[in-house]
Amino acid sequence: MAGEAPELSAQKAFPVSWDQFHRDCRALTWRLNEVGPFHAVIAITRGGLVPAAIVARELGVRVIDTVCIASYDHTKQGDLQVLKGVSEAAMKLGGGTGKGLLIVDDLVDTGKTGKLVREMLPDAHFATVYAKPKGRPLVDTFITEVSQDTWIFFPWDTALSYHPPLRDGAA
Ligand SMILES: O=P(O)(O)OC[C@H]1O[C@H](OP(=O)(O)OP(=O)(O)O)[C@H](O)[C@@H]1O
Ligand SMILES: Nc1nc2[nH]cnc2c(=O)[nH]1
Ligand SMILES: [Mg+2]
Repeated sequence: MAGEAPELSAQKAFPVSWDQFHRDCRALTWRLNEVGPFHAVIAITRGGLVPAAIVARELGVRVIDTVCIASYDHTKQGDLQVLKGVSEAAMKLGGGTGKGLLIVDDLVDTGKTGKLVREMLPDAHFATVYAKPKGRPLVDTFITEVSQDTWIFFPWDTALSYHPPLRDGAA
C-alpha cells in the first residue's frame, strides 16, 4: 500500500548541513561504541551510505556491505523493492542472522524499510541518525527524533541558494 507523506509544503522542513550531519553521525558512533564491536556495517542505500562511511571510520570497521532498497519517489512512498540483498560474505560474518552486524540508515520514517531489513538480519543492530515516531520502535539506536510531519532535507539533496533581501519582500 503506497503511503503518502503530506505535501512537502504542508510539512515542517528540517534542513541538515554537512557539518551538522557529520556531528550527528559522530554522536551516533559514541552510542554505538558502547554496543559493539561489529564485524561489518550494512548500509541501506542510498541514504545510509554517508552515515555508514562515517560510523565505519570511527568504529574501525572495514567490511561494509549494502542493502539496496527503492521505495520513495521524492515524498511519496510506493512499494518497497529490494534491488540488492545482503552479500554472502556479510551474511556469513553475521552467522546467518545478522549477529554482530550493524545496519545503518540516515532515518526511519514509517519504519517500512527498517522492517524489511530487520527481516533479513533479525539479530543485527539497527541504527539511524534521525527517527520519526512511527518508525522509532524499529530502531535500536538513533540520535534525534523529529515529528512525523517533518521532512528532513539532507546535505546531499540540497544546496545553498540566493535569498532576496527582506526589504524586497523575501519570506
Ligand atoms: O521508514 P521509511 O518510511 O521506510 O523511510 C525511510 C527510508 O526512506 C529513505 O530512503 P528512500 O527510500 O527515499 O531511498 P534513498 O535512501 O535511496 O533516498 C530513507 O533513506 C530511509 O531509507
Ligand atoms: N530526505 C528525506 N527522505 C525521507 N524518506 C522518508 N522520510 C524522509 C524525510 O523526512 N526526508
Ligand atoms: Mg533510504
